[in-house]
Amino acid sequence: MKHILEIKNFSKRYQSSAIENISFSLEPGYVMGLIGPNGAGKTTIIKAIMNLIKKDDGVINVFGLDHIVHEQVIKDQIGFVYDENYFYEHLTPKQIESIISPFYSEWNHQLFKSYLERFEILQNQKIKQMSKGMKMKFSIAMALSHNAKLLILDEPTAGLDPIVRRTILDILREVIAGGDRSVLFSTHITGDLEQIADYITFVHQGKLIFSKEKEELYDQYAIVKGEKGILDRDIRKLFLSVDENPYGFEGLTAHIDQLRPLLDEQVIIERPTLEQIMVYTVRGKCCD
Ligand SMILES: Nc1ncnc2c1ncn2[C@@H]1O[C@H](COP(=O)(O)OP(=O)(O)OP(=O)(O)O)[C@@H](O)[C@H]1O
Repeated sequence: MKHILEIKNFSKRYQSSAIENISFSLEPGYVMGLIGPNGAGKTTIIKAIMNLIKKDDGVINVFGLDHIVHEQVIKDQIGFVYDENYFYEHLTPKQIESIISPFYSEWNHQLFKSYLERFEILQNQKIKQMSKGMKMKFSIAMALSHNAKLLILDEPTAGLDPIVRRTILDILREVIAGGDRSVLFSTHITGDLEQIADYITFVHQGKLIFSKEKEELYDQYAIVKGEKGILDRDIRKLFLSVDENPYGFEGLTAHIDQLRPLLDEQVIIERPTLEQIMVYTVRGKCCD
């Protein structure tokens, strides 16, 4: 199996918006970050993979199998973490384990217990008595305890403190270290992805902007800072968007090789962060 996940020309149309023609794939042993501003379509893509909503077009294969025809086999090997707690609030981890574990062919009680211990979650504490971070860690423990080959996490670190976030990222690193498992990780917190993602898929207004290796993005894009005087019309065209202030400008370009010879030596060229790539690209699209 080459791809753990393969999405080809996926489309979902709602009454007043649409997610159109999304294609990307994920190989074993990697973390894919799914980024985009609010309403971009990230959750819709994840729900479609999980067959929680009906797609209008396209092909979605998980472990090389159609996600609807082979839904049961596939879900047995997916660990799914949704951005909101979807377990019964009045139950305890122990009770939830006894209800959910029979649905998985490879449920590992010892592993589940060891995650709870590592996350400092009590087996007999009701979910409703847990903090947001504890609920998220509990969801992750559930997702990791049945030998899932694909972990799908929708905003797993949103609203969590840096210590909990770091624990979650460390665990995800352990998950992929074996080389046969992969993670699809949707988030606004692009700093987390700087740390662990190998690939980035960027959606905006229901469209795919790119799906690329993270390192390739750092080669392709650059942040340029300098004095406003050098920004003539031709130079502006080579930026995705530019931020100007009384002292100068900062812009994102995907054409640094063309720009370099045109620019004064006064400019500073820096490697962009994922957040800068996202923000400047979205701004550029809004103001075309
Ligand atoms: N059930 C629905 N009915 C109608 N429109 C919907 C429905 N679910 C999502 N949408 C629309 O689809 C678009 C994409 O929404 P989606 O929740 O997938 O975005 P998102 O990238 O996950 O956003 P966020 O980061 O805010 O969670 C939005 O315009 C949203 O309003």
